[in-house]
Amino acid sequence: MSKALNYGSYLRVDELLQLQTPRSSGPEHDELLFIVIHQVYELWFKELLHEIEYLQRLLCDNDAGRAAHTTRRILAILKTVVAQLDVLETLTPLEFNSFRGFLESASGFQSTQFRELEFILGYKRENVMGHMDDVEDALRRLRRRFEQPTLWDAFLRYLAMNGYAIPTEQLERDVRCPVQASPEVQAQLVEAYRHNATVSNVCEHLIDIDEGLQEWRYRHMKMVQRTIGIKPGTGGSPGAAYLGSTLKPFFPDLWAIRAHL
Ligand code: HEM
Ligand SMILES: N[C@@H](CC(=O)c1ccccc1NC=O)C(=O)O
Repeated sequence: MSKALNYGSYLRVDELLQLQTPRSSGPEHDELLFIVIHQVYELWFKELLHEIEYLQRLLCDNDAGRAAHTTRRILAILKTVVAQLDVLETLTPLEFNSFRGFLESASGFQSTQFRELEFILGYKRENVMGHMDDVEDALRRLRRRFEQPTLWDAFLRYLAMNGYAIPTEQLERDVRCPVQASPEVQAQLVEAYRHNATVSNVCEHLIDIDEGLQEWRYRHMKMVQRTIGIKPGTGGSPGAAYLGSTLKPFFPDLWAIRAHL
């Protein structure tokens, strides 16, 4: 007879705790922290993708109420993933150096789920798939995400459903292209901010999400500056200088209209 379900069997804790495999000799004390925090990030990335997909469906269903609730959860997770960088910042440069050599060319460049997050939010770049020497399944998942509509596409559909004159070329855009600023969309957003509290509230939620991801990028960059200074990255980038170049909005129209309100 099968055993009764318990905490360990429901959460498969034994398997989970076998997944931290330091590579340094010894192993170095601080490598476990480095592994644990990355694995925690990948679990949060999985949950963020799950909630953003749901938010896409809610916008396409014109369900602003549930969209607000789901956004609150997404924002709480983003605050958590930003805050947990404080834990990593307890890793001093010398402690990181004690095992950095064992990382070889492994890098966050190869985080499939982070690229999925960029894609679902509209920052699509086909070249990032070149960094992936992941297992076939991850690449298949990433290519599928590249071909799918983004959260911004769902938001444009939501605006159109609420009577805003979103240009057809925007509603029928090639979703494999990165989200671009649109003066026509901006004009409709200004109208929404001035006359429709429900729609402008959805806009504010999207800009909160955009800001939360940019906040993570900024904190990650500062942590990198603290930990490796101006050293180049294991993934082949110039390091912190490259990370500074990624501090860009996902939804440019929502930021541009501030000048017109
Ligand atoms: C000591 C800690 C860390 C250092 C020194 C560090 C350093 C770097 C560097 C230098 C890059 C640029 C690519 C490269 O040349 O490797 C990078 C990219 C990246 N890192 Fe980290 N990182 C650290 C921790 C983390 C953590 C905890 C995460 C969480 C998942 C993370 C996720 C990423 C991602 C997603 C990228 C790609 C960013 C982009 O292309 O916009 N990193 N990291
Ligand atoms: N790119 C980092 C190495 C690093 O942090 C890392 C290595 C393996 C897996 C994830 C990592 N996090 C971010 O790049 C570095 O240049 O030190």
